[in-house]
Amino acid sequence: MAALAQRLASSCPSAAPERAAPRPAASLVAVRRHVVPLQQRQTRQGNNATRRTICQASSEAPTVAVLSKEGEVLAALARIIDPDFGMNIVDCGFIKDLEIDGEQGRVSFRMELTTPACPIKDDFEKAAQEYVSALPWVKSLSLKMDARPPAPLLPDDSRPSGLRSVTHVIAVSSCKGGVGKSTTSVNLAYTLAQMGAKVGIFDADIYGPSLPTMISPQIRVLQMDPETKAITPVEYEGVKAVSFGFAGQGSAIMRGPMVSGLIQQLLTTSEWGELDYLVVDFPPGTGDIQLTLCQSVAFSAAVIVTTPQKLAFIDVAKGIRMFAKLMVPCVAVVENMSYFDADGKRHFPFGEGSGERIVREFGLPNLVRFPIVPELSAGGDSGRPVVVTDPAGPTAQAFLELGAAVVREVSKLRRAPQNAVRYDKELGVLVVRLPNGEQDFLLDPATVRRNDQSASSINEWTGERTLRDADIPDTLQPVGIQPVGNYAVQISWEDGFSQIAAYELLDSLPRLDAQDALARQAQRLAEMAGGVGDGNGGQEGSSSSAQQILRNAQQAPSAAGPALQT
Ligand SMILES: Nc1ncnc2c1ncn2[C@@H]1O[C@H](COP(=O)(O)OP(=O)(O)OP(=O)(O)O)[C@@H](O)[C@H]1O
Repeated sequence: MAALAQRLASSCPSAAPERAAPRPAASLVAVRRHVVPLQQRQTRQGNNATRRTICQASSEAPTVAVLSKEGEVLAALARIIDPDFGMNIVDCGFIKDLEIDGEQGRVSFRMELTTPACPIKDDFEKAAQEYVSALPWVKSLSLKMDARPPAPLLPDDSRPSGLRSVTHVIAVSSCKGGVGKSTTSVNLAYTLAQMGAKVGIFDADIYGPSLPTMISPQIRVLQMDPETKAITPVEYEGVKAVSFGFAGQGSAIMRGPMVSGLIQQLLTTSEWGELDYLVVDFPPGTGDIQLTLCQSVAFSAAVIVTTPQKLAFIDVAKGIRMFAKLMVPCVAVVENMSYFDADGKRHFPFGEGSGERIVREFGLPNLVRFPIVPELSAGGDSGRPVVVTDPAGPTAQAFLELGAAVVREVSKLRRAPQNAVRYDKELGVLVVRLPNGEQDFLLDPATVRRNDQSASSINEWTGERTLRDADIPDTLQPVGIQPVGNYAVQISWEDGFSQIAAYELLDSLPRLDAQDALARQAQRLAEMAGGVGDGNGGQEGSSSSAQQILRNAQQAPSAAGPALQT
């Protein structure tokens, strides 16, 4: 596990708190109240042999904190940093029920993560054991690792009854058939279960359900309660599963609306019980069935499966746009059947670069490549997923990477900024605050639109830009802005175009400085008044938020980014 943690260097998905977590009874804030000047500390130390000191870093005279035993334990635990959030685990609110018997040297507490599937929970546990046990007065430590899923985003009564105790629903989708979406869904579900989560899998393919051939539950028929009409999922290796293929009728010959209704019924009336993750294997495509699915259930995130060919790229882009419109963030792209190793060499039979292009264009946070491996196929055909039959093998390791990415991103999404980008109408600028940025900066809307990276603006095959600057009026305004996960925003423009703008792209565009913004505002005011600008930049007319930005910008004007298209 430690090796895994090292491999996933920046990953503690599950450990992410859903918001600035409430602090434990005595957190570091309380501890810091004990900071006292060195002189006083020496007196206190003399008076109280059980107290210990730590130095507090400061640019002025050094100060010293005198800690109670509780403070010492918390300070020791605060050395453990959640790598994703750059916050220590005490401030994350993971430490609960801390009890200390100072005389006996006994310490006990729970470490409560937000998902049992945290891929580095063992490392957290080990580090906590080590740091707390290293305190000289500690003779015994009782540490319980625990997980409590965050409260659902939607209230209970707005969620289908069968899904009320499901914390996260994850879509696995592809726009093309046969790219390995079902193989990915099933192995991802079992990987999450192996990581310690309670998992279910829903096969939403009514026309060609594949789950019945991919897993081997003892009871192969779904049971329905005659009174409540609730469906009991089948179960295999601890994972609950529902598929039309377990309804005893094989695949269906039905028209679209019937199919949508049936999928919705199967998904929402199944008694899933308490689950950390429900993996939904979407039917291929971006039609009505997929839309109905997204509208009937609040999906936390989507994983897109593709193959390396360029055509697959075009289809996948369609899928990402569909999910973005439905406000479901795509958190990972799987480039399946990417390569195989033979004769000491790596071969890429379908070419390279499709997955990378998806990541680049949409700013998706994770690209996972799966090789062509006969065991994956054989596992699917035999009803025993390869991650179950060979959990330590290389394929299972690759799935672990995907599982960790999903857990991490889903946890992070709970903290995604809601107003990272907004439009200041008076100034006619986009005001941007990147997730890790400290200060707002300003962008020209037309510049953002002109730098669209999608297939509508760049030739799929040659990579040449087809959108000309002159196509976009300087005065183009956005009419709606929505965050897409924690990596992009979707901007709806007044010309009807919907752009997914990755934060990475926004970060790279040339920024407007205070003078630019004032000049623009003066221009706008002049246009509105039908006259000439007043020459003072029209600052008086700005909204208070805009003025604040201008003040910030004047105090610390941002450096312009690299000259892209302006
Ligand atoms: N990485 C891989 N290596 C070898 N075989 C694979 C790999 N991924 C998938 N396959 C095989 O390719 C075939 C298609 O995979 P799968 O059924 O998962 O695709 P799909 O996208 O779900 O298809 P459909 O849309 O028709 O349901 C299966 O026989 C599967 O075992």
